[in-house]
Amino acid sequence: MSATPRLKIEGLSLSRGKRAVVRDVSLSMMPGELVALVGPNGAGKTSLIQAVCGLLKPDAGRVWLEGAELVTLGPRDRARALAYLPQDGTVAWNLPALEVVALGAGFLQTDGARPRAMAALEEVEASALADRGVAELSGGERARVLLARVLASDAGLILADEPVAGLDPEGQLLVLERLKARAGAGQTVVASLHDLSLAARFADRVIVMDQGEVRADGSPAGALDTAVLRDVFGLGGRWLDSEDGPVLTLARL
Ligand SMILES: Nc1ncnc2c1ncn2[C@@H]1O[C@H](COP(=O)(O)OP(=O)(O)OP(=O)(O)O)[C@@H](O)[C@H]1O
Repeated sequence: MSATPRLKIEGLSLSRGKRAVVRDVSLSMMPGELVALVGPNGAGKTSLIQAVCGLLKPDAGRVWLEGAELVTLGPRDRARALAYLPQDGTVAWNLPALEVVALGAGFLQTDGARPRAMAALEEVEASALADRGVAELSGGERARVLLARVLASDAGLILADEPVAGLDPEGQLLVLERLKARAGAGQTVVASLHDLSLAARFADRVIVMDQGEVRADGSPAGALDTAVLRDVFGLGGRWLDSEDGPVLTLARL
């Protein structure tokens, strides 16, 4: 008997205004996968992620979380099933970072929310920020705090929209290492990324979107092949062997 996918999407299409921005996307993701969702600006990555969260209503298609259809789940069940890191890092209130992170755990266990939040801040090496107001943090510091908020939840599915945007190089590697570790521990992580070399290095699986469609889906080297790099991104690419595994180098065509 095959395992239940953590996330299943069937025939999802979505319009924004009059524009079709996601077109007939079908995907299935299993526990333990770190999936990089890549594609040029405007490819539809955020729209797809938001449809999976139930924040955008599709024109057609169905979504299941752990075998339960999304439309049958109320907000609490959705929050238990998935943790969402939005691309836009604004926080409405200037709460201390620890309290913002604790909101991510609060749905599950009010008593344990603060220790869990502290552990999540430590996970992204941001415990020194715990008492600082989030409005007074730098963009990169706030990005770490908001990621910690997602890590404080034990939802089976983490949807992270550009989790490394605005982070310094060490921070980018740290965050991807942590997300990979979460996948290794059984969560399913979907992260939209613009850095194809990082996607190639960390992801178990790469999904390439272009103009609302899935153009490739497979291992990093399989999905980011010469034709996809050229046709979707306008890039030339070479895969080189290194001690850390295959490395992708890129150049404009
Ligand atoms: N609020 C909106 N109203 C109308 N159209 C929108 C809106 N937000 C995005 N779009 C359009 O939807 C399409 C897909 O955008 P989306 O944000 O999903 O792409 P993306 O792949 O996440 O892009 P990026 O890498 O730039 O974040 C684009 O053509 C965009 O112009």
